Amino acid sequence: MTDSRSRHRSFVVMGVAGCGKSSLGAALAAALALPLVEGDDHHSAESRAKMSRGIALDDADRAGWLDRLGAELARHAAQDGGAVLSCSALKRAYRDRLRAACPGLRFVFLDLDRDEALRRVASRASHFFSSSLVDSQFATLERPEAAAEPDVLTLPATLPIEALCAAVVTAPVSVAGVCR
Ligand SMILES: Nc1ncnc2c1ncn2[C@@H]1O[C@H](COP(=O)(O)OP(=O)(O)OP(=O)(O)O)[C@@H](O)[C@H]1O
Ligand SMILES: O=C(O)[C@H](O)[C@@H](O)[C@H](O)[C@H](O)CO
Repeated sequence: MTDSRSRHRSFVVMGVAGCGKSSLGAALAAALALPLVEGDDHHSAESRAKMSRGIALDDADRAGWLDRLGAELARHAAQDGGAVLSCSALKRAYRDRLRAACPGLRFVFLDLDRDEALRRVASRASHFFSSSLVDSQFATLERPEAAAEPDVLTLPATLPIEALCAAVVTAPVSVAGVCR
């Protein structure tokens, strides 16, 4: 486990399905020359099958997945100086689980409204995630409030990827706030 935030740069790009966490995660990893961890790649086969059948994951489905992601973050923090993880991290408890595995973790919350999330998810015909699950993502989401959670940068998910990436790269290390 790494406990000195000054020795690693570890980010989670989070939010509901379709918010752009995979797109921004990839851009940020490239910009910072950090490894990219795609959260969806670490879901169990059962969880992926569930989601493609239109059944939302629950806390039990996500527990092992979050532990695997936390272990990946800790490993990259120690070996590579950090990483960028794209991960829904919808609940505060999920984010705290990742923070416990990798102290000093920074979160980027891509804030998107329901209609735009639905539009984006429905337009990806081949993706495993069923668009019928978009409402459950919003029902599960506990928005990270900057005053209550450390190291969260909230950005409007409708900005161009380049602008989002620049906002993260130039944000102060201890940033906790909302950019508009
Ligand atoms: N900032 C953006 N502006 C406009 N479109 C975007 C933006 N970010 C992502 N998109 C588009 O939205 C769709 C979803 O993007 P992406 O797969 O990165 O989101 P995601 O949050 O990882 O979704 P999921 O978790 O469901 O895989 C894609 O078609 C992508 O091109
Ligand atoms: O916690 C969850 O419900 C999942 O991680 C989802 O958010 C999806 O896997 C993702 O958004 C689709 O790509």
